Amino acid sequence: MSEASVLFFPMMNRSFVLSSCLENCSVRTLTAIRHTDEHLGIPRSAVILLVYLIDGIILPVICPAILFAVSTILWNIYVSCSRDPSCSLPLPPGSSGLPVIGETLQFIMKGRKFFDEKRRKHGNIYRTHMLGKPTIRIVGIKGVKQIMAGENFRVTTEWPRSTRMLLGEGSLSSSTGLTHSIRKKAILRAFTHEAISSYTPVVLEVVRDYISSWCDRASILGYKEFRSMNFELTCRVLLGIDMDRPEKTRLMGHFETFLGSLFSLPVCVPGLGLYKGMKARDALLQKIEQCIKEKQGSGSPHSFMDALSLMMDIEGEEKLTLDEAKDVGLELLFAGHETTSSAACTLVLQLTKHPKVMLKIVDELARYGLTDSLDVDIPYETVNKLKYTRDVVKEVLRLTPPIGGGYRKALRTFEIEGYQVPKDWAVVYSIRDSHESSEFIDSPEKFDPDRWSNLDVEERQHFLAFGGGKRGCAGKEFALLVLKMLAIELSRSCSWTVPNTDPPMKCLPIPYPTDNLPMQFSGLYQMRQRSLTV
Ligand code: HEM
Repeated sequence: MSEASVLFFPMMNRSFVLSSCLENCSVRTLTAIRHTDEHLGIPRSAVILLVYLIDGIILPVICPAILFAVSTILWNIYVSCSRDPSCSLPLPPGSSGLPVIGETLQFIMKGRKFFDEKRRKHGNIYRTHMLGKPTIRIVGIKGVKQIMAGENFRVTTEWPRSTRMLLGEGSLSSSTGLTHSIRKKAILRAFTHEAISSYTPVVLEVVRDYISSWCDRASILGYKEFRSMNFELTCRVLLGIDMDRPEKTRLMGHFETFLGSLFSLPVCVPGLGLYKGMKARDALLQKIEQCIKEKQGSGSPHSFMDALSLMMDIEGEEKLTLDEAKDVGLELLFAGHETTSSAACTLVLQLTKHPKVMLKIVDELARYGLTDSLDVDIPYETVNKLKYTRDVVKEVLRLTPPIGGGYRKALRTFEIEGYQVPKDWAVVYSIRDSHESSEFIDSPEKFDPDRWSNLDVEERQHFLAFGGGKRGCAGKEFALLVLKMLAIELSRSCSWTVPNTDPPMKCLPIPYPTDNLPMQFSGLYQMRQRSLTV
């Protein structure tokens, strides 16, 4: 029987209850009981109960709760004090959460729901405290464009230390200011219309080889296969690495370790994530260097110039050193891998749920003579004419953007929609929430590729999946090519199903189905078998 029962069971053996209460009282409180009893004439049992309440509940439970509440209030005041006093604008609404950890735990536990709740409560611009930093989150095209346009003077990119170490000093993501601008120019030379046009036959070949192998196996895990396919595409097309199966398995193993340690503790000690990641990085860089040296010796062995060869050919201020080229190569492997694989999963899920959309793709392909034979050539010029296929891919990226937003640090205090963003605070612009809240997107939860043909040029600016401004995605056109080719080949050449079209999803760091998206293939088509009427 608990001591508190004394309140509810007055008839029980009081001396037993009182003595057990007394056991919990300190000498100081016992003395107080005796004194109160003697001087005030209050019944001893009432005094004991009162003392028990103080000793048993108020001191161990209520006091810490009050202390905790006070420290949380003080923490919120302390964080708010880091606002810029020289700026008269208020901070955005929001909270700094618990002392030191802020709202990080809620963010980790609730995932995207955390942001949905915040937006409902505070609107499009709000503050929080996450991952050790006071943070302002921005939703809506106007604010997001202001952040994108403010690169290098209002904001700058800031990756965690472990990520910077793993990506290397030579990577685009780690560089800022003038170095970033020069390096980006060099990288974009590998993604011109002409360059992508020359990659197209290899992309088509790899996509077809994979689909054919899926048909042979009948049942596959889609997400795993898309990752493997994208790894091969990046290695072959962008880095010019030819590899046999054992070599691919070895490199892919290093790559997975590398990816897994990108956000680890910044302590490089044997056994810890960062150490393993750095070892994997060394192995991948070694392969890239070997590849660069072979190409420098005898030129590109392929019918096309891979992205790395194009970048190595640059002279003048944009010329990359060997170390920079290796880092950039590794970055290309990293930047396109998870993002394109995530988008491929959404594409497959939406095509399965909307067979009419798939038939409309086939209809469009038929108009360009792309349904006549299995191995018909599909040049880049033709891919670019397929407007409906493009809108399907765009709608996939709008509905489930692989990158939810961009992370920046404020270089100076600036204003955003009537609020101040203080210097040194973290700034996060949201792609996903901005897509959802755009006034031009009716029923944002609906998958509707046709919506894009009804929007004018300005309204289409509300599509943010590839970011924008100086830090906009370098591999955008390549990613679009891969996704369109996948949509084309899956629609026109084979028959497949997804048993679970509403799989459980994880959203961090990118959206993916936790069941790895099981898919079942029942074979390649005899061409023209698929009905072309919608
Ligand atoms: C569907 C696929 C993809 C999506 C949705 C995507 C999205 C993005 C976004 C939103 C950013 C800007 C991030 C920020 O503002 O901080 C970005 C940057 C970048 N992306 Fe992509 N990306 C994709 C595929 C690729 C591919 C295939 C490559 C290259 C092979 C690539 C290379 C890069 C690079 C190098 C940057 C950094 C640009 C810079 O810092 O200037 N991406 N991407």
